[in-house]
Amino acid sequence: MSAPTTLPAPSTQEELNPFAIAQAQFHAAVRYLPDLEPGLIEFLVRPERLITVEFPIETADGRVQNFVGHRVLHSSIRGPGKGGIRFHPDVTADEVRALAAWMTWKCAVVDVPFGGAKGGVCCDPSELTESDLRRITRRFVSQLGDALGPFVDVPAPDVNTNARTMAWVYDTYAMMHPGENNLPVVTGKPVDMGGSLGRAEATGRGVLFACQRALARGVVDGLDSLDGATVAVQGFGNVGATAARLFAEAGARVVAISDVTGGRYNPDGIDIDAALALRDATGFVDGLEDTEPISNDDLLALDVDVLVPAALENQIRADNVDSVRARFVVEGANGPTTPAADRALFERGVPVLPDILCNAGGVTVSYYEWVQNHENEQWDEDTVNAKLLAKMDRATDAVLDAQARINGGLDGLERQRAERGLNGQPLAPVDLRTAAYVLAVGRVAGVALQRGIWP
Ligand SMILES: NC(=O)C1=CN([C@@H]2O[C@H](COP(=O)(O)OP(=O)(O)OC[C@H]3O[C@@H](n4cnc5c(N)ncnc54)[C@H](O)[C@@H]3O)[C@@H](O)[C@H]2O)C=CC1
Ligand SMILES: O=C(O)CCC(=O)C(=O)O
Repeated sequence: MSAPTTLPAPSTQEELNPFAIAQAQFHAAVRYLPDLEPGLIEFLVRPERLITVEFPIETADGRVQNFVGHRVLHSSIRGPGKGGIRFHPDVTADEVRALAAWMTWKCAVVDVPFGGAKGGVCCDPSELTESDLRRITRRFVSQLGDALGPFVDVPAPDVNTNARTMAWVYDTYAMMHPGENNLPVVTGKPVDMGGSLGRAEATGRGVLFACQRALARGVVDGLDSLDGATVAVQGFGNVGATAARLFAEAGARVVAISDVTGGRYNPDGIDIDAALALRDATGFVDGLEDTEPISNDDLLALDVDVLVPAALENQIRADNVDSVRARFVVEGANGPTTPAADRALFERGVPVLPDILCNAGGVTVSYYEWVQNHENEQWDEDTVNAKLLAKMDRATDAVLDAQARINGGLDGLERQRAERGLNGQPLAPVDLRTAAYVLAVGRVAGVALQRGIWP
């Protein structure tokens, strides 16, 4: 084949592939870690393992349908892989690669002894029955075989999966490993079969704790607490609905909520208990009394103190970031803000509390569940929540301190880079995401070196 005579026109489209974004975020951070060797950097950014399985299921409508699922172990350097399983029609191998990498950095930011993993099955739960979902779960887990295990890779809930799904994961794995304590193979289980008290709310609660700590530390000028703050929450599932309820209980005025069908708005504040009751009865917030409809796009553009994206990736992008008027973006979802949007918000002085810190409450309490399962114990909910608060405070402090340290020490870093002949683009002040990555990548690389994984 002959070489093209003209180069293709550069694309003006923003890169929205989640794994490309995860890699870009990582590479932005390693520029501030001048001691890392190029080979180690390459090893850290790539996943250790990707398993793709394909299986047929006889669905309740009598058809036989094929489903594809992926499980990625991004890193086992700091411990067993850890991360949720998602059921969604947009699941791809690259999305799961990204989600698994984010788990590695998240576990390092909150300092729980896990690596990063994630799983996803490409399916549309809105078109499947409960028994279809049970069969999909069981086939997926049995095909993954010993790629899962209490000391290997430990799943948990994510989008469109929940405690019931995790019970099926447990049961399938336990059938393959009779006579063992299999409880720690999966977290987010129902409480009466080894689940931890507080896990169901842990991600939303962690979002609240991280947000409160960051506000108390002065991250947003003139806003030091949630008392009276206006809040908009995109996504009303496990993370978004819990966050909305807890933010309201903490004194905030939640003026907008949304789900996949669209949003609801009331400038005087939404009755979150009524929204939860409607969601539990119908599945959605559509038609909520005493509110008006609002689109998901308009919700993201509301003039609020705090915006909590808690649905999916790529919600705040180059093409809509200019419309975002919130003073603080607090990421409940994984990957809701693209790098271009991050840059624009940073330049405008709008801080983004990054996913790998902000939504780490879920995996933190998953770790507590795993410990309880190994010790055959059940901690009370106050104990779990108190430990979670301490963890989120420490992690938030560590990220804010890392940002201050990096931005205060740029001269030294520049000098080190110049001395090593690594001079490239000048180092610029970092946002909270890059600071969190610097902290996380430094911790994972440190363990890789101590273990002799990287010589
Ligand atoms: N469940 C967990 O413990 C954790 C979840 N996350 C992340 O939080 C996010 C939400 O997860 P969950 O709450 O568990 O899922 P979920 O399935 O419980 O809820 C998802 C919510 O988002 C809504 N949604 C879906 N597509 C939407 C769209 N295009 N626009 C607006 N809303 C939309 C759904 O209707 C639903 O209300 C995901 O990014 C997930 O990876 C992060 C950490 C832990
Ligand atoms: O609880 C866990 O183990 C993982 C939760 C998760 O998937 C996430 O934090 O994105």
